[in-house]
Order: sequence, then structure tokens, then C-alpha cells
Amino acid sequence: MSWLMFTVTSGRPWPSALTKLARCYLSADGRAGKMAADWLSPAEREQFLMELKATGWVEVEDRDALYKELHFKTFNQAFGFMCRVALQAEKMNHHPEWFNVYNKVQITLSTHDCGGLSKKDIRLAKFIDKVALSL
Ligand SMILES: C[C@H](O)[C@H](O)[C@H]1CNC2=NC(N)=NC(=O)C2=N1
Repeated sequence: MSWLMFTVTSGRPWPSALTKLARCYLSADGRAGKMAADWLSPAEREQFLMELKATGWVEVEDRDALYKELHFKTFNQAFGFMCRVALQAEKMNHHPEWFNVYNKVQITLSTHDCGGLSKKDIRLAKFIDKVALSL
């Protein structure tokens, strides 16, 4: 395990995919870290995806990610929505990939460090739905 710790913490050049995956599942001291707490078990994944699909989220075809398109009455409302989500993203240290044109916001969620969906994406998706519903 120490070689992996060296890989993750040494900052030496190493295949970034391996480093990112290690960062996803190991803390700096090489133990299963906080990110491990964000793993989705198959049962959790199935349950959460079912819930989110019911509110308009879809699985992205060519990557392990969730996508949703939201439409608001005005640009102001759309941007206000994005501000609230942005603050939550910073708080979670988990950020959406998104695109906004006027009253439309397109959002893709995935955990870059894990190369796919994690509990952080589920939490942020549910927060996004809650904010959108409140507007
Ligand atoms: C270094 C920084 O903590 C990481 O890049 C965080 C920031 N925000 C993130 N956002 C998302 N969506 N995935 C990540 O893996 C991620 N990692």
C-alpha cells in the first residue's frame, strides 16, 4: 500500500488516472479515506437513480454521469438558481459541469476523482431539485 501512498502523496508524475482513482478511494495516509464513504453500492445506486430519474435526471450515454436540463421563467431566476447551487457546490467541494443560456441551465454531475457517480453526485442532484422546486 505504501507505493500507492507514495504515488498519491509524492506529487511525482504518475499516470493521472491512477492518481485520481487513488485520491478517490484512499486518504493521504493510504487508508480507505473519506472518499470511500462516498461509494455507491449497487443497491444504493439502483435506488437513488430510480428516485432521480423520477424527477427528470437521465444517465449520460458515454460516461457514468447524470444529466438534467432546467428551464426557468427568466435569466435572473436561472442565474439565481445557479448562485445557490454554486454556494452548495463550494460547501461540498463538489462542482457541477453546467451550461446556461438565458433561462435554460444544463447540468451534468459526475465525480471526476472517481471517474463516475458517487454519493456526492446524488446529494448535489437532490439539492438541485430542492432549489429548483422552491423557485
Ligand atoms: C482538488 C479538489 O478538491 C477536487 O478537484 C474536487 C473539487 N470538485 C469536484 N467536483 C466534482 N464533480 N468531482 C470531483 O472529483 C471534484 N473534486
